[in-house]
Amino acid sequence: MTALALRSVSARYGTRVVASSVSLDVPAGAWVAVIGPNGAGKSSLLKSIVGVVAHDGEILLDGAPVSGLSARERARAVAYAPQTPELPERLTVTDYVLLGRTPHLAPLARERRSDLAVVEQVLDRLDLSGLAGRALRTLSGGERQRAVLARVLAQQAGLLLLDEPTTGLDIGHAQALLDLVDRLRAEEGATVVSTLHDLTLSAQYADRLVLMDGGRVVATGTPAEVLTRETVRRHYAANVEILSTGDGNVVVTPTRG
Ligand SMILES: Nc1ncnc2c1ncn2[C@@H]1O[C@H](COP(=O)(O)OP(=O)(O)OP(=O)(O)O)[C@@H](O)[C@H]1O
Repeated sequence: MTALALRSVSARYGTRVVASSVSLDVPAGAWVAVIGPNGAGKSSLLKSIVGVVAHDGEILLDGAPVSGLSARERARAVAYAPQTPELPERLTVTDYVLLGRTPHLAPLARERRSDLAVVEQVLDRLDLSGLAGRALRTLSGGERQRAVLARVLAQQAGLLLLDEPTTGLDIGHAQALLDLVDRLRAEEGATVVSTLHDLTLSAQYADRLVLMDGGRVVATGTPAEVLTRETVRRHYAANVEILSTGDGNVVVTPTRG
């Protein structure tokens, strides 16, 4: 379980600030979805939390500043799935997913049986067992996406940062993946921060939404609070209807103007 807090965090490339003064509390075990139009700064914010983009302000994990953690400690606490990962194309799926175990191994040590068992379990849960021996370069787009998620889940970190995890997945695999993340959250207490372009899926899986536009947080709250017709029109320039399913979930559907 890892709680995340951001205190006036700005993400920047050199001097160009692309996410500005974001303050956010994500309690341990919660799922927060960061939504917003293209270029809003969602990915950059996630990258600043994992440490691959420079930031100002304070990022706290369980109340402790990340700046005080070693790279290895940070990798045990935070797992990150980028939107467009560069994959070591020659590696097999198993060897790639085993990389997720690196933060748990002693320096230069080989993986243990328990590490292989974690990998096998994750591959099974992500419907990848049949592809375990295949080189990454031979996989389809959706299979690669699932392999990336498998590596992240094998890391068994308390905080999962997932940047558009369902990109390229068919509706069934998207649902299976989000269900799996949700199960990990319930069973192992993982905390999840994801970006998601699909507003209906974000409403179904996240407890809270954070809407960014132009590098700033412009709305936060429950899906029903954030996803109004006016808000979606204002920030996405989109015409939508907001519907509700029988069990009270918000559905955002585009309409033709
Ligand atoms: N490596 C980089 N160097 C400079 N600017 C960058 C870099 N990566 C992203 N940006 C800029 O930062 C801004 C925010 O980009 P970011 O990828 O964080 O947005 P996003 O909300 O995730 O968008 P999308 O929904 O399109 O993925 C954009 O203006 C983008 O052009």
